[in-house]
Amino acid sequence: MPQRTVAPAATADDLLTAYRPGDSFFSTSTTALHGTGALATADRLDDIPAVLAEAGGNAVAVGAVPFDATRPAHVVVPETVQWSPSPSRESAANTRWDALAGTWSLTAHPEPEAHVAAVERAVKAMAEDPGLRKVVLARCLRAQSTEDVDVATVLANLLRRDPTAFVFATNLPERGDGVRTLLGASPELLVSKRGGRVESNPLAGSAPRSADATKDQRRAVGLLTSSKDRHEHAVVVDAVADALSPHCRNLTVPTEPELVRTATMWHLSTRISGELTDPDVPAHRLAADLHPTPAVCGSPTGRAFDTITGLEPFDRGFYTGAVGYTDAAGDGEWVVTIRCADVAGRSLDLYAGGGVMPESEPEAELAETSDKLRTLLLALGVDGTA
Ligand SMILES: C=C(O[C@H]1C=CC=C(C(=O)O)[C@@H]1O)C(=O)O
Repeated sequence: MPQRTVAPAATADDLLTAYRPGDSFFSTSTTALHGTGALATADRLDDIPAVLAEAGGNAVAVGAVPFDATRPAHVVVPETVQWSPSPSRESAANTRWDALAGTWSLTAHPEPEAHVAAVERAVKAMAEDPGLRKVVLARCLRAQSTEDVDVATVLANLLRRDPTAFVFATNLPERGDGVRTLLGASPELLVSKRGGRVESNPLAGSAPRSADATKDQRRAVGLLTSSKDRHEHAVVVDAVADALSPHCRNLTVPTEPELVRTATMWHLSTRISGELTDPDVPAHRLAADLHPTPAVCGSPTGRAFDTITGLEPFDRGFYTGAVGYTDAAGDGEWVVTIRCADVAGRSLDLYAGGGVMPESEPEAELAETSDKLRTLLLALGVDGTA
């Protein structure tokens, strides 16, 4: 059976009105898509061309890759796909929230003090082994509601608050507690591929936003001039450039980072673009070659990965993986799976991490994870720190 493309909707909000548990949703700054049903699934990115060929026409596959790329991915070819134009930037001024039913209880895993201790150990590991340059450490927050989580409302809140973010929801294999969804609002483009053009927008280096405009600007300038954050950022840019170079006949890598902002965070950002030597290389293949970048793992990748598994007391699952879509032409967009949650029934596992450098201060790293958790907490209606 071919994939059915429904006439475009007027707005991304209209797509969310039609969203039901188990559906797919992905919005970028130019477009949004909503997929329903599953014509086929794949657990390897390399199987995407085959499942798309079966679905015929210009079918689209949507899915997610876990942090540990040796584990199965989860990709769906939806039965129907509907597109809409991008959410308008003006709606950024609209901070109206739709309330979710129920009340929340939050449990930190690990406890904040244990995260500080893990950061201390990572700093020590880097001091003892200068070859280990960066380790990204994360923590998890379990949010338990008294009611089933309304995914569409969380997505609408995220989209309204951060219309330039990549807002996503994708179905995950169930674990016995009902339909399971990976959702979030990532600011970080892993790779976009359109014809012969490729783009990536690595982010690393963070500061929290402030409601006070003067303070907000001061924090932004502080971030741009922080040698620790610029160093942390450069490690990611170098790795992304190295991974894309073999695919490109030319690659533009700006020498200076710029600032980008989300509703809750400032980040250092570098927009990398290039022309592909082989315009037929599909978007998900480029994503697989880039993943995991030092924005989510560290440098060098293998040693950072081993340090993370030794220090983090939870399984990252799909957090810090990649989420996105590829179409039958091989074009598509894949983003870094951050500012996200793994949702089933009444519980959400929220995640946030940060790049630990030899010069990191453990308490500041804990505060950064709390600031990053606010993206999801605010969308749930929880206005506090964790
Ligand atoms: C790992 C996360 O963020 C990454 C992306 C942007 C900035 C980051 C940082 O400053 O540490 C992280 O590398 C996360 O949000 O959980």
